[in-house]
Amino acid sequence: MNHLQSAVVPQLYLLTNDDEFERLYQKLEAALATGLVGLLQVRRKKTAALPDGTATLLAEAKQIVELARRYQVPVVINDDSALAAKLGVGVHLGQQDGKMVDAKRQISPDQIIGRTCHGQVALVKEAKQQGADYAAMGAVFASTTKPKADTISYQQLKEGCQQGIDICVIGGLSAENVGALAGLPIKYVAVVGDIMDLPIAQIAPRCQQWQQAFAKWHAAAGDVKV
Ligand SMILES: Cc1ncc(COP(=O)(O)OP(=O)(O)O)c(N)n1
Ligand SMILES: Cc1nc(C(=O)O)sc1CCOP(=O)(O)O
Ligand SMILES: [Mg+2]
Repeated sequence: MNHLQSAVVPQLYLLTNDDEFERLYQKLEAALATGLVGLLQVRRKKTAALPDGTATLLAEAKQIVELARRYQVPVVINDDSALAAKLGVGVHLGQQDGKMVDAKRQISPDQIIGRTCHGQVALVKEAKQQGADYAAMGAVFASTTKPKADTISYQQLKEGCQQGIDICVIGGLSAENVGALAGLPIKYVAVVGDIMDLPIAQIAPRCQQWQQAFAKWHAAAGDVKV
């Protein structure tokens, strides 16, 4: 592109953590009620791994989808296209989570499909070609939620942002460190720990702090050539 970006301000993309469900629900309600969450992902790795994981995850996800609908926030299910199709919502697929073509067949065309691309621009290009709505790049910083995730470089991210597909960043992001990406044309900033690992009373104020961090994006946009 090689021109100055000015219009793109990211949306907050909140992912669930593995909290006990009742507590998680209260945290999600606190976050969604702020009106500052643009997209919500159901990522319940511990629930999914239970012996009755499929049924429990379905019951949890149903409640989360209903809650999010009340706040008109779109939902994405991690890993599981069949569950997403059953609930009429979107899906996020890692490289090991099945083919995009199969997900595209299952998921309603008005729902979001995201694809993990790590730091690999070739995977970003592939995600675009296969019809993903966004390509997720990360980990941007070391993540306590996913300590084994490799970190990517700023250059990889910058190149990813030039591929003509919405970019989502993920991994180790906080309302304080996200400023390092300010000005890049990023569609979604995905967050787990920096919000979800806080006590319930701190969730809404933390969402506000994220909003303040995003408000600086415009000012920084003139500094970044992509
Ligand atoms: C928005 C977003 N980006 C990346 C991931 C990671 O997906 P994946 O690589 O499949 O790893 P798990 O989340 O399944 O552990 C994601 N879930 N969401
Ligand atoms: C689920 C996930 N995927 C990652 C990747 O790099 O693909 S990093 C990550 C965890 C994100 O949690 P936190 O915001 O707490 O770091
Ligand atoms: Mg996955």
